[in-house]
Amino acid sequence: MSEGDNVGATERRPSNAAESCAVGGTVYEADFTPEIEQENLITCVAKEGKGNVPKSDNSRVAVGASPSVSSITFHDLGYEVTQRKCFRKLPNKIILDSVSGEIRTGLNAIMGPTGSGKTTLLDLLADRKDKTGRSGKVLINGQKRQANYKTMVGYVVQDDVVMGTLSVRENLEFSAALRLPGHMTRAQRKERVERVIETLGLYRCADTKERRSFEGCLGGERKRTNIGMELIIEPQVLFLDEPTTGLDAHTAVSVVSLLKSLSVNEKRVIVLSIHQPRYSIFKLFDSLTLLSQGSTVYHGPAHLALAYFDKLGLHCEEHENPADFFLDTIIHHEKQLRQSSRETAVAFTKTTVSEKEDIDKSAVCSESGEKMVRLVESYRKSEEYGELRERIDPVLQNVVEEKRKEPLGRQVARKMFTRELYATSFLWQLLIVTMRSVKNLMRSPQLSVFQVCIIGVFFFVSTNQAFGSLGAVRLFITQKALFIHENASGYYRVSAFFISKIATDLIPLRFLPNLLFTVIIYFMIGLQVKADKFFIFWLILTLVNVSAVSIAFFISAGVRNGEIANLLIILPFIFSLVSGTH
Ligand SMILES: Nc1ncnc2c1ncn2[C@@H]1O[C@H](COP(=O)(O)OP(=O)(O)OP(=O)(O)O)[C@@H](O)[C@H]1O
Repeated sequence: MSEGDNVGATERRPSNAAESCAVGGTVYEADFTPEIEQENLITCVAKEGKGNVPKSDNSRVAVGASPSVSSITFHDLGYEVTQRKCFRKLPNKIILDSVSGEIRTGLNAIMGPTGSGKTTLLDLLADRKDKTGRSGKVLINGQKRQANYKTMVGYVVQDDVVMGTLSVRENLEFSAALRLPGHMTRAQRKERVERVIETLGLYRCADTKERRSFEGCLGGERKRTNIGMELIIEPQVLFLDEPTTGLDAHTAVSVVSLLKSLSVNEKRVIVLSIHQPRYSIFKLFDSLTLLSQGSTVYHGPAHLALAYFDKLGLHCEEHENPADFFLDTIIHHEKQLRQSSRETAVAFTKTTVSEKEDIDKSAVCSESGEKMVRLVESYRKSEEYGELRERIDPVLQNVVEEKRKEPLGRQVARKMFTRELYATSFLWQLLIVTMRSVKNLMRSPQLSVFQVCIIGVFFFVSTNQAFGSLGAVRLFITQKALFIHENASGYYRVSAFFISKIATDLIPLRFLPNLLFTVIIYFMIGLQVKADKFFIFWLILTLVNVSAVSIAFFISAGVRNGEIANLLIILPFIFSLVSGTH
């Protein structure tokens, strides 16, 4: 079965008893059709809008329904970014280095110190990273990801990304309106929202009226709302980037317990990155991926991780939290590595060329004399890694062979006609997003009034700059006769006269008065008290002024009559005033 096959626009239908599950006291029905898994459908032609859902089996549209995902395998995933310093290209920075593994139904944790590549791995699995710099493969149920993959999986980012002025229910309704298939009725969408509120226990704050907004919710409720925004589509795979960050210990445990119950009761694949969980959270993990500087240090069942480290001679104290132990070990190891590479560099500089060849870098120990266990290398040589490769390599091999067998024309056609799917039509999206913006505007009237005032102030300030330079139009006219005489008599070059005029006009009459004007107006409006912002404001006003003065000079140089010059200068100013381009 390919990823996009059973994603389809199949009607929700009552499932059998084995597919039912209960979360938070609610009986849930699994939302997938097992028999479709058997089909070997290849194309998933993208169509937008509810009327466009194709009826033929080989072009089912996937959005909003949840295909059954039982495994995700990732093969030598890598990610690197280009670096530059003063236009000089530096070697690429490797953020993730050949990370492989398999993730199954359950709660799968990615752990590692800050900057170890947790978010990058999560993003690559969720197909959220730019194509450049990416390498390796991610397979879902042993098949390549389809174009609609991103719309089938849920991704909860680290920070709150819901509209603060809307209530929890309104936010969930927004997600339901846009992400559920267009053929679902309003009642069905409403039912889905209610079900998510019930599952996540969000009754208390669903319609927070005190502040009429999401901002009236507690930290845990906010996080659960963010999760709810994704659960609306009942995704079989849910990714979460550090879901416990910013929560107190108790709330963090309750959020992860909720995720655990979703994974157990609803058979979902849940993948989360987490920094340093307490033990009550750690023991909920089914699988664990430990990263250090973009490489795997351990990948496998969470309950076997301690035994693996034991084999390396790294023992966790009896009452120590395993999560703390792993993190401390990795950080200590990274420190040793840095020290070791410094010592190796020193050793290299002290030795002769022939001796350099004999230096085994890995044999260099840290100054303290501690024996260093190279965690990444040890893992790559381990039994655990060998067994993993034995399991996942044939999966990738199958895909490669299937691709080889597929006629080239079909491959090209699939690439050309497959594009990302949306659950709803463009017009529907426009309507829903506009309605949300209007609500947001109405609920924060102070902001709207303030915006209008600020725009008005900027308009009048720049108009003042333009019209204030009308006087410059007489600069050359009044002294034209004098200039013509002096120039004809060889007193000076035209350029010398022109530059001296400009300099004596610009500095005393433009820059300095403008600076004074900016000092008064900038702080009166109450703009940010920051030096860079202040000078940017001054620079913009000066540039507006200088542009207006340049037009005035141009007219002044070509026109003899002052009255006509005045008329001519007004025209471009009025035009820019009307079109808002000054
Ligand atoms: N586009 C990029 N350009 C340069 N460096 C990057 C880029 N993306 C990530 N990095 C760097 O790669 C490293 C890994 O980043 P990533 O966010 O995956 O780590 P993490 O383990 O999730 O960290 P944290 O726990 O702080 O969120 C970090 O040092 C980060 O600064």
